[in-house]
Amino acid sequence: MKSTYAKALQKTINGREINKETHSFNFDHSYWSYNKNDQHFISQKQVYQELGVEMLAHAFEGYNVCIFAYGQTGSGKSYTMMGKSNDPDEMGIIPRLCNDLFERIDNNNDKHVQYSVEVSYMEIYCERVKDLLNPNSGGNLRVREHPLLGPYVDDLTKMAVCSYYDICNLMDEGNKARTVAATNMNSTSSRSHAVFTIVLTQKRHCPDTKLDTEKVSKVSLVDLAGSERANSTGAEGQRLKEGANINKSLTTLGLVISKLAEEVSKE
Ligand SMILES: Nc1ncnc2c1ncn2[C@@H]1O[C@H](COP(=O)(O)OP(=O)(O)OP(=O)(O)O)[C@@H](O)[C@H]1O
Repeated sequence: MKSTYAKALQKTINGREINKETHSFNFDHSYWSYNKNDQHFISQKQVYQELGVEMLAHAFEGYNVCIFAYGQTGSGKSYTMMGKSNDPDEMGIIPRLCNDLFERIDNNNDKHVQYSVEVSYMEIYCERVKDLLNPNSGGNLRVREHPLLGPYVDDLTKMAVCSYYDICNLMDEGNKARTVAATNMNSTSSRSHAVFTIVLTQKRHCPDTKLDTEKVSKVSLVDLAGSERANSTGAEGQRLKEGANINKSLTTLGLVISKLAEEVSKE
């Protein structure tokens, strides 16, 4: 169920009124994590428990799942998705989900089921796809369409991983290759959309029929670049070009999502 939030923006900065308009927003839920001492404060762990745990459960059931962070620059998307790797309390959804994934695999007692995990990590920067696990491969991989499996990126590196530690190493390497720059709104602003994909394969052997079956699910974890106003970010030159590409692709994504939502509501 959706709730509507309306607020008259009558804030003042140095005594100057900045906006008197009333804005309305539709959303399913909102989290607040501004002041750790406030009773409404929601931690990284709680966000993961409410959004990530269910997604991981669906992935083990064999569904493809996707979580993406969409919003204004500086609003906390990268923090929510990745967080701070050096502080366990501040870890974001992606490392927590990877940790739980291997914990579940390690605790598997069913000797007829075998798991394998592969990951890929790419960024879309100024409409070009770059492989973050092989940044020297050039920054313009081709997106193709498979008749059964749908869109895929040609030649994107897929690495087999056996532990949470393996994934962390790959994530760290990929994050170092990601395009980040300082703007007036965020000192470490993501200038690209990053897509971290986990492919989970479950092979099951049925001792009665002697048949092997395979269940493959894809978990897509997406940290989008933030929408921005050139006036607020102070973007010029390359930063301005990046900002224009970011806004264009986010507008297109917004249109796709609203069309999909329209189709669902017609059913
Ligand atoms: N819940 C939070 N608690 C503490 N710090 C936060 C929180 N959310 C965001 N921050 C901090 O705010 C700053 C901006 O966050 P972040 O880089 O995640 O924004 P973003 O939405 O990804 O921005 P951009 O679209 O420009 O990449 C960072 O310094 C981050 O550490």
